[in-house]
Amino acid sequence: MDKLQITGGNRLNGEVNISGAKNAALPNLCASLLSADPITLHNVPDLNDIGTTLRLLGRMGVKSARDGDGQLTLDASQVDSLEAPYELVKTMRASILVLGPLLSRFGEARVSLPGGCAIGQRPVDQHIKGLEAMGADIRIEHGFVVAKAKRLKGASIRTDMVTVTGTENLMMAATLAEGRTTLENAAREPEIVDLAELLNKMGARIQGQGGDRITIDGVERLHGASHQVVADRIEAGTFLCAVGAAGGDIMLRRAAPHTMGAIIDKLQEAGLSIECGDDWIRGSMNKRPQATGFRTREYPGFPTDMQAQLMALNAIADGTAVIVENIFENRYMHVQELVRMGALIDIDGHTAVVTGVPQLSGATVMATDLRASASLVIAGLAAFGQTTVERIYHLDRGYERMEEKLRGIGADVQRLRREAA
Ligand SMILES: CC(=O)N[C@H]1[C@@H](OP(=O)(O)OP(=O)(O)OC[C@H]2O[C@@H](n3ccc(=O)[nH]c3=O)[C@H](O)[C@@H]2O)O[C@H](CO)[C@@H](O)[C@@H]1O
Ligand SMILES: C=C(OP(=O)(O)O)C(=O)O
Repeated sequence: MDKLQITGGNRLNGEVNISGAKNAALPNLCASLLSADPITLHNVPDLNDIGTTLRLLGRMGVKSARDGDGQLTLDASQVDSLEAPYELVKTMRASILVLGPLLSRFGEARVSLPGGCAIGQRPVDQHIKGLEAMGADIRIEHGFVVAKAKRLKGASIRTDMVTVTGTENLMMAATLAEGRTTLENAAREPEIVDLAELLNKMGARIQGQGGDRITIDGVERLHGASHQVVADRIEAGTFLCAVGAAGGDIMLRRAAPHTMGAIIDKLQEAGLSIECGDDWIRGSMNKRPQATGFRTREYPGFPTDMQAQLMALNAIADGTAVIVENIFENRYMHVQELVRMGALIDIDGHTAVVTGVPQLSGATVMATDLRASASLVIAGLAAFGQTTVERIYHLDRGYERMEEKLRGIGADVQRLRREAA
């Protein structure tokens, strides 16, 4: 397994190009199943999760062609399998996003249940409840969701909690349903808006995306379209936390600051100086960060996907920060690793109390999930001495060439490949 070796202490200076958002690209890829015409996506990040999704779609008969510059064309005109097997679904929970499109276009789907993962249980009961409300017959058989429907029917659906992929699955399913679907308590994330924009370009009739009530009027068929994936707000936020922890002055290009209000507010509170244009963000830091407490919330609140990174910044801040994780029940796996680097963090249920120390010390630490990995990288950049982050396959799931981008702004980061590691 690859590792990252980081020698801390370098200030970060220079420019970084922000990639397309993983969490927008994944549903966008799955949306290609809804049409027999080609879909062209631009700004698709080159990530392991994208590779997994392309393999999954490929198994179903979807052809894909990449041009090497973030452009990807998908052709779902000859789908010949309606099954998502466990070996692919288990590595990536977003695979559940094939359920809605398959059922809606082909009237049938057999998708492996994703199972528990490091950050929490993550059930998909709301996806199932919504599809049942649209008339689907759904059974759980041998670890698979087995779904059938003649043609889905529009319904009024209120999910018990705000769910991002749940909203996406139901929104996609509703595009080809008969009649009107309303999704109440819908997720408002920018990635939902991005998906709705792609679907509308394909001929869907979706309104209200970005609010908590989305209306979808079903159509008979969807056609081909071309779409640019929105910039990754979590990648941009991660680089801003890195400069906050290591110090320096960086310019993020191809970013989407309008999707990052809560992240930018918190980083300013931590002492970063931040300037934004339409598609750029400049972040600089010349002092020790200030402790900054926060609670994770659904968009437009502070995202759970930034919790670990802002915790790493707090680990070396002046003062004590109280952090509350409200979305996932077990998203503090990075804490024990940060503590191995000298951080002072106490956890009580969903609350973490972080007492900043003047400096962390490099250590060998283990990544347990995607954003936990990013927090360890940030800690390593600010620490004294060498940090080795093991199991970075988690990082590779969701960050495009992270170590190259960090090296480009002056970090001392090397990937130790499996053979050499
Ligand atoms: C691919 C993708 O976009 N992943 C994001 C998506 O994950 P994902 O869509 O899986 O997360 P959800 O928004 O669905 O989860 C929110 C909460 O609802 C619970 N829940 C959800 C669905 C359901 O049927 N039943 C249920 O109980 C979950 O366990 C969790 O506690 O949103 C999360 C919350 O912003 C982010 O951390 C993930 O990065
Ligand atoms: C939790 C995340 O992703 P996923 O839902 O794909 O596990 C994430 O992007 O932080």
